[in-house]
Amino acid sequence: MSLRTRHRSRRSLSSILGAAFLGTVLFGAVPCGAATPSAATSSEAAPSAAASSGTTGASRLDAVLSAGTLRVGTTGDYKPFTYLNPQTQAFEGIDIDLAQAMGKALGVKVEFVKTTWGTLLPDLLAGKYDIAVGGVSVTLERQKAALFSDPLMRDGKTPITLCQNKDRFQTVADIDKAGVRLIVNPGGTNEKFARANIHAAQIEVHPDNVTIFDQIIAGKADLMITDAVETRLQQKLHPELCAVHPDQPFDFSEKAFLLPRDIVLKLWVDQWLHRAVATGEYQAVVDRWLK
Ligand SMILES: O=C(O)C(=O)Cc1ccccc1
Repeated sequence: MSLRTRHRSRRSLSSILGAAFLGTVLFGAVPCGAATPSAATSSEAAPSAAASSGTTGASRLDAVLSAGTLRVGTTGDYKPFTYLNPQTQAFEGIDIDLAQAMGKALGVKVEFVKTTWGTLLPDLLAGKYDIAVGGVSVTLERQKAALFSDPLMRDGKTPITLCQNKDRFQTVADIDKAGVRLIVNPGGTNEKFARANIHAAQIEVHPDNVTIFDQIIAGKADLMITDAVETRLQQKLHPELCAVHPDQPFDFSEKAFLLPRDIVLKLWVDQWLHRAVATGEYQAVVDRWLK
């Protein structure tokens, strides 16, 4: 099946993809019993997670608690999830606030460790951090070596281009023509999508996902194909740019936190997420960055 056909057949999914953050779609109604805000202490979370996994050995969760620090890997180049503010040198965004809230629930400090899309998984496997956050997509390559939390949102790839070119780049077939210049940030799912689907058009790699949109405005590239959530935000930040069809993306993917293969840590993170959804904490963070 061609991407074009798949795109058409996914129309019924578009209403879901429009606002597919966790809680609104993925979990639907979370059992009310989970909403006991004052019960989120580390002293009770760790043993219950260990018991339900059947694990008796040490977990990364124990290491985080005894170190008093949760080390969080993030790229800092992907609004609205993770952004390294050059003025303050502080990370900000949805996933940054969620990581801070996890640290608070565990009673530990949060230390952010900068990484890149290409080194996100190797740095996790090398033990440079305990969790990676910031709009991370669930992929088989990552699942082969690591674990993911429950999904945070659904999304998919869609073009963003100068508004005057919007009609030119509706389908992958429209884009994949000699002379078209597609720009991608390296090492993540955008480059992977481009290499798998674009053969006749030119693929230009731009190392910085923050300044990549200025390249399109400056006429150095014709378009980017990226996550619909990013196109929705970037068209607001750059009025010259238009997301092509963010409600009907070319493919389907999920965002989640990336974790080492440590089931106790994963269970704690998932239970914390369910609680954050049930209490409204999760939605409050999303609204802070997207409203
Ligand atoms: O590799 C991933 O998980 C990504 O989602 C990469 C990415 C980075 C920046 C914008 C869109 C996707």
